[in-house]
Amino acid sequence: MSRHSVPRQIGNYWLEECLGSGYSGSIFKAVHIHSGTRVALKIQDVDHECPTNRYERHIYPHLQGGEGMPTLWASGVEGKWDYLVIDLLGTSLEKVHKSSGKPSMDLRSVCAIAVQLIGLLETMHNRGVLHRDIQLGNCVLGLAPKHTRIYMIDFGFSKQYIDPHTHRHIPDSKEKRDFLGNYWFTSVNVHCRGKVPSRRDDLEAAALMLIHLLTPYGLPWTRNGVPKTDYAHNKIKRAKKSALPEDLCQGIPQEFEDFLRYCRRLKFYECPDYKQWIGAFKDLAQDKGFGSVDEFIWPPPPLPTPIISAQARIRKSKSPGFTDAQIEEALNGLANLKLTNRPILGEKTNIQQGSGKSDAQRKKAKEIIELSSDDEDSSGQLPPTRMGKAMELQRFTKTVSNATDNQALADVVRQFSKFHQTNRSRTLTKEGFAFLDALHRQLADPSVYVIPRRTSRNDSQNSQVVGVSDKLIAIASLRRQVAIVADKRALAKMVADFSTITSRTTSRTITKDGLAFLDGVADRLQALG
Ligand SMILES: Nc1ncnc2c1ncn2[C@@H]1O[C@H](COP(=O)(O)OP(=O)(O)OP(=O)(O)O)[C@@H](O)[C@H]1O
Repeated sequence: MSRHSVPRQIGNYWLEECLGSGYSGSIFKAVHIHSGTRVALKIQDVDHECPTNRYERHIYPHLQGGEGMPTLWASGVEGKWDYLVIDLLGTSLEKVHKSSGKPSMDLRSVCAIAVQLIGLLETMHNRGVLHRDIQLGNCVLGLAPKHTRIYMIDFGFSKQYIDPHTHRHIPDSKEKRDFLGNYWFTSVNVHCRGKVPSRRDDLEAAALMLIHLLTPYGLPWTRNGVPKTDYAHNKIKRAKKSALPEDLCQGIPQEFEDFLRYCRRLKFYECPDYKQWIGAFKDLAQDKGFGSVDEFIWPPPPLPTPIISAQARIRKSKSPGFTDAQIEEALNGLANLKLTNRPILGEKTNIQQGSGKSDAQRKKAKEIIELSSDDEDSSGQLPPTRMGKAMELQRFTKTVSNATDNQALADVVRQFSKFHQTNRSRTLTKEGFAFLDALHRQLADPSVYVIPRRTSRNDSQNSQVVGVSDKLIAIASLRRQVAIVADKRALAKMVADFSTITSRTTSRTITKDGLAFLDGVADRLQALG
């Protein structure tokens, strides 16, 4: 579509420069002739073989007001032009990535994209809409002051997956369909197996897009450009289908491989756990020292200096939000925990009392304790943002250790579960594992030595790492079984299993089933009286 074939005015808008063109139309910057408001105007020939504007105008109303969803200001047909008027936005992630000139994008930026993109899909899916064409060109930044916000555009392939009449999910089908989406990121099921797209496929496309950004020169099948022949297209499909998550994700953080696996194991009708993955990528960013990744900041800000002196750390921890009294209370809490005479799981004195552990096992237990560093920097100080969480969890641990009846234990387990439900991060931290250890000790025989289940991130990279899907299955099974356990010993074992499984996944997030399991423990304790 050449600029000259397009009229100067459409509806109440003057057209200015062209912002971008796709297969089916073009987008222009435009100005409202009366108000002077600047917008983006998407036009398409009414007779175009792929009349995406016609579909898009029915999708926009479902998305209005959602965070990261552009506003549709006007739409219509004028002469041979079908047009949509939407918010004027900034540059696309595709252009951002290309303009950096680097073979891959930095991890902080990709974590920020992950957090916002999964949130955008949650918003769309909650409103009954699938995007079905997730790609870098369809994610654009807002204009200042919204320039750190990612917006979703191009709903030409979108579809309502909840039938507006029956309010039911669209049906699956065995019949093979023509592929719809894009060559690079459309899921294996939709692209290579001709399956009906559902929520899982939008999420898998997002996962592939994130992995692409982190991979030097991108995913292997994107490197020869858009296929021009069927042969070249089939080659892409074969490469995509045969690529295992572990091969695609070599050299990048485990979370991305886990996320891709998770997407691929979702069932056609299944609702993804968006919050869990948003939490996992936020936690990854925290662990790497990037701080908050709620905003996409481009160009990437310089990374914080990793080593901060102990004194500077203390000054930092006195930042607004934590008074001297609160810090003192946290330190006292720690001291009190150590003062107790009762044998504590994993305490070194406990080992000698007859655990029968070998020197090597003792050394290992010591390493585990020393390597556990969810929240600490090299100076051993808690960052201020985690201080509140740590203090609260230490308070729960103290309550568990002092509890004298099942009712009191049930109450504190419920509080622990509620706390994680409402906390920004559902990651089980070192203090969280300490709580589970204390609970286990109360439920089982206190004289039995058990290695603490908290492990460091490095430790979790070993062969015992549990994949996210295996974790989900195991925790779901615990959740079901907890309702029928007969005694406290059996409950103790389940708490230990829960702790072990969680510690062996890289994200260590408490899932919805995990929270339900904890509530189940509380219910059983109450029932056991
Ligand atoms: N609201 C907007 N504000 C600013 N730029 C935009 C806006 N919408 C789209 N663009 C730019 O135009 C490009 C094409 O937009 P869009 O994907 O909606 O068009 P399309 O014709 O459906 O493209 P395709 O056929 O490639 O899917 C985008 O990548 C983006 O760079």
